Amino acid sequence: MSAALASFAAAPASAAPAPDRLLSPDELEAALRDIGARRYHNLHPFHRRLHSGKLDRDQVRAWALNRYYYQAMIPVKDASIVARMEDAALRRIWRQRIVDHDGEAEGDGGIERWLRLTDGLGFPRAYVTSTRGILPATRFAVEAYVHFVRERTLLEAIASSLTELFAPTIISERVAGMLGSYDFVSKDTLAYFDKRMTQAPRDADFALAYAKEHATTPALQAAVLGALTFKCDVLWSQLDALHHAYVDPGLPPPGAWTPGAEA
Ligand SMILES: O=C(O)c1cc(C(=O)O)c2c(n1)C(=O)C(=O)c1cc(C(=O)O)[nH]c1-2
Repeated sequence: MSAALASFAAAPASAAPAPDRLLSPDELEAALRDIGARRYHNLHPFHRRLHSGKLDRDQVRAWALNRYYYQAMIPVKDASIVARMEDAALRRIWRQRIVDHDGEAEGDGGIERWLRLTDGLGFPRAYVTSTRGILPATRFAVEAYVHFVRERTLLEAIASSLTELFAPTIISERVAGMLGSYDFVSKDTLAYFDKRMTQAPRDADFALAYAKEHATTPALQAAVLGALTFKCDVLWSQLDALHHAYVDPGLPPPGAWTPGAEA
């Protein structure tokens, strides 16, 4: 590897705060929660609009269409993580995430439930699953997440899922806000989120306990904090792209789905 490449490979995941001493496990947890409090995507203006009923139907459609790609790639990224686990007990726990999204059979699982939302919003399934209409930035951000878990340490890969610590709050805010504001969504089309209310805390509790147990040096703790910061950036940049394309100034890039155009 060239010197330039070697220094890239060793670069921190993100501009994360690096502890200058070993934090206790509880201090590490507090530092992780502090990152979430400042950087999680519940704070993004696009989400604030989505949850408070300030988007129109096409803007909500754009969100659901793009987010399908995140949903579809989550089991791909989890399969990469499982493939790197040498401990059967760990694999047994992590593989549940893949089952949750893929289901045990056709017509079951989180991806299918997401497609019920895009069905409800009037997109043909073949268009959604082709991912032809998503924003380039959605693709880049989601791919960056998949690459991250392949290339970084297992500890960082596990820690990058820790945004889920903050998911239950945003989900309850989202579902209540959307049901109260939009007549084009229903409890049925938002059913994806019902299961996430129990899955996300179960998954996040495990990942948090793993990170607290295995980040045993300041460098490992910095890596864990960097992984969460990176993941917040993955989520935030997807909303930046949606906002730019569909809210302000409203400039969908060439090839991306355009309101009013045939899907
Ligand atoms: O609705 C949301 O805001 C939200 C956020 C996140 C997250 O924080 O990464 C996930 C999900 N949903 C989700 O549904 C999901 O399956 C999921 C998996 C993961 C992950 O990193 O493994 N995050 C998330």
